[in-house]
Formats: sequence, C-alpha cells, structure tokens
Amino acid sequence: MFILKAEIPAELADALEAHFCEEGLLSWGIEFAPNGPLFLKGFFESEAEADEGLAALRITFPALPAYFAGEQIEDREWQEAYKEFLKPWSNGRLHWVPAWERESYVVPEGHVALYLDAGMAFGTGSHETTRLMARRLMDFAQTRGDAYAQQRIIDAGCGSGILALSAVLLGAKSVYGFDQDPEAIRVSRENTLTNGIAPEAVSFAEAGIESGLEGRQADFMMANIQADILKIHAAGLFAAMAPHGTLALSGILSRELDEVREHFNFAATEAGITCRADSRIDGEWADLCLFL
Ligand SMILES: C[S@@+](CC[C@H](N)C(=O)[O-])C[C@H]1O[C@@H](n2cnc3c(N)ncnc32)[C@H](O)[C@@H]1O
Repeated sequence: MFILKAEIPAELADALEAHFCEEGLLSWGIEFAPNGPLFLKGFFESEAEADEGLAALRITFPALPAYFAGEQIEDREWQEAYKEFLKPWSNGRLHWVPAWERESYVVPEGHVALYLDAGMAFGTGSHETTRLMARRLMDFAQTRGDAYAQQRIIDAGCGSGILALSAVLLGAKSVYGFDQDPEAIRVSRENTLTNGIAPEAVSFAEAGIESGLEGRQADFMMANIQADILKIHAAGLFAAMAPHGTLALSGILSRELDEVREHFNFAATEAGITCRADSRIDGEWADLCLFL
C-alpha cells in the first residue's frame, strides 16, 4: 500500500469530497482534525498508481499543493488499520457487520444482520449518509407494517448494495438497485450471494439514473448520491415514484440542505405533486425525505 498525503487549504475540502463521491474515487479521502490543518490522503497499490491518481486529480483541481509526501506501508498493517476502523453498526433490528466478524458476531433474537465486504465500492456502512438512509428505510418498513413485504423498493446509486440488501433482510420481496459503476454491481451481487439472500427478491443493474429508472415505479426510493446530481435528476426521480410513495435522498451536506429542499419543492410543484418534507442531520451530512 502506498499513501500520498498533503496539507490542503480548507476551501478545497468540500469540493474535493463532492468530487470523490460523484466520481466514486474511493482511493482518496480527507483527514479532518478538530481545529487542525486538513490533509488530503490517497491510498494506492503502488507508487506508480499513486502518481497516476494524483495527475488525474490535478486536472480537476490545479490548485492542489505542489508537494505531496509519499509513504509505503505493509499491506498487513493497512488491513489491520482498516479492520480497526470498520465496526459493526445497528439500528433497531438491522445490523451491519464486516464480513470478517461473521463468525464471532452475535445477532440478537429476532434481529437481522447483513455481512458486508464493500471491496472497492462505496457502502461499508460507516458513512453518515448510508446510516441516514437506513433509518428512513426502517421507518418506512415500520409504517407500512404487514404491507412492507409487497412494496417496490429502489436503491439508486446502490454502491455495495448495502441499502437494497438491508431492505430485503427487513422483509421486502421486490427490491431493485442500480449504479453507474460496474464494480458496485459486481460487489452488490457478491454480497447477495454471500449473505444467502434469495436472488428473486433483489436485482441489480449497471445504469445511470435515467436509464436505471426507466419504466420503474417505487413505493420507496433511496438515493444516496451527491446533491448536485440529485438536483439534476429531480424530475426523473419524482416520475418514478408511485402515488403516496416515499423518496429518501442523501449525499447532501448540511449546508446544502435548504437549497436542495427548495429545488425539490419546486420540482414537485412542476410535476403536480404535493409532498411533505422532513430532514435529519448527522454531523455535516443531511437527508431529505419526501412523503408524497
Ligand atoms: C455515496 S455512494 C452510495 C452507496 C450506497 N447506496 C450507500 O448508501 O452507502 C453513491 C453511489 O452512487 C453512484 N452514482 C453516482 N452518480 C450516479 C448516477 N448518475 N447514476 C447511477 N449511479 C450513480 C456511485 O457510483 C456510488 O456508488
């Protein structure tokens, strides 16, 4: 493993994070320290890959600092750090457990567990936005009660499949996830298999938002994708919603929330839809849940 690191000006952090999310650049991250300097870090297999990754990033962000420190670390050391970072998480009866803890993790009676290996896809369960979406999913399942099993659920930008597969574990029989990243679809299908999930309950497709939603209707849709992209596709997202459906959005920075809410209110009016909006904040991230 080769790590690149450089201190960056605070003004660059949000734009870089948004870019990583939008492009699915999982090898890059920002290290936030309270009141301290901000560091941009990149994780690569080799120094040559690190140079390539940095050159590509500089095309979009020419203002990146000229000097990056590089450090080679043992793969084993890296894996241990990764395992230390990723811990099981639960909300109500839903548990997300790293695959390597499968043997030792005890699932309480009546609860369900998804054993996850996100590989290179987004969706380990550690991100605030994924957790915000899971809470909305749990709320939806609870509100629909016995009818939940029959609800049509869509996970737009499914990443590792974490949300789609959670929907199935909670009892849904008609779940569909899509992502523009082929690696995400490969990982989602693998997670379906390794969790012994019935393949007829969930399907995954490699697709962008437009083609992914074509001919679809959702009673509940989760879209944890960057705010700018959600805004561009607002009309398409509404068009795929069934009457009285719930549209749960995340990938929204808290400071973007008012603007995103306004945008979706306007798009709803344009589409002749009335809906109630609700939001939750987790750290610097927010969700926007629209009840049609
Ligand atoms: C923030 S990740 C969310 C992954 C997972 N759903 C979760 O909540 O952890 C966003 C995902 O959306 C995908 N994505 C971004 N733009 C997209 C688009 N226009 N169409 C389809 N997928 C997109 C990315 O490839 C990425 O896997």
